[in-house]
Amino acid sequence: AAEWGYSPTNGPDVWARLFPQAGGARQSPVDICTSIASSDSNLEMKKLTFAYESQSDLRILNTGHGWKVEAPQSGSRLEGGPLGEDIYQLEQFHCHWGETSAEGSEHTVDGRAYAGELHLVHWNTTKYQSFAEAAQHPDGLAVLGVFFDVGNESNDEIEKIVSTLSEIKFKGQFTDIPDVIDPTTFLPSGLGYWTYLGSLTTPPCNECVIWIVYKEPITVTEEQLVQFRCLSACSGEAEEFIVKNYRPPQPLGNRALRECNA
Ligand SMILES: NS(=O)(=O)c1cc(F)cc(F)c1
Ligand SMILES: [Zn+2]
Repeated sequence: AAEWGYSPTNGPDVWARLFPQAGGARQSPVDICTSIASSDSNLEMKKLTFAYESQSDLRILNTGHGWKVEAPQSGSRLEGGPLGEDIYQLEQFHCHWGETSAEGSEHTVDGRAYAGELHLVHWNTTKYQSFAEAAQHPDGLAVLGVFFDVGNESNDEIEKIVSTLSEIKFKGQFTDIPDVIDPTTFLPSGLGYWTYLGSLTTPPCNECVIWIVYKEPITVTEEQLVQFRCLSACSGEAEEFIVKNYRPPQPLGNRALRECNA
């Protein structure tokens, strides 16, 4: 079967042919139109709280569509805010980027794209027994999105990822990150966010995600993004660099877009 990707022949515009959910009514990402975001008071009451462990020797792999750090953290908890009474547990994190830093994020804000976007993926352990099961339900996953801005300071936590990329140049390769990773350090200092009901942004595009997108970006350097773009989408000698792996915004339709200025 033809492998999905981000080129004209296998990219977002044709995903729905192979993955019907990609044509659904609660797809992600979306353009966050700040003027229609409603500040929902009960989001303020139920503060979004997160607790992560620091972990070393996390496995990072080249998925062919980017890098992914497997971080199943039974000790982690994400709860409150738009998540009702359920507790969500960290499963993995990865990111999306573009050919230049003028693009790369999946969500956009009033039409503006950032240079990239980090996704911290969690699943609902209150209701479901596994990540795979949770991904079949409308409240199964919670993904924290963090925008990347390009600046002069390199991001030390991202540098721990970048330093392993030469070992996973090709699709299917994986290695352990020797450094201790604390997912909390990926989050911006300002904890205001937008939230809405959406989907996985890559096939099969399951409509199972409660999205929480932080308003404040974190800073990475151009050099760090250049390193992301050196990953190869192929497993063999042929070099097809993963220079872009973001889906463009999808229609919000009649979904509510709420904001919380934590
Ligand atoms: N990009 S995303 O965060 O929506 C995502 C998360 C996931 F766990 C699996 C996917 F296929 C896609
Ligand atoms: Zn993602």
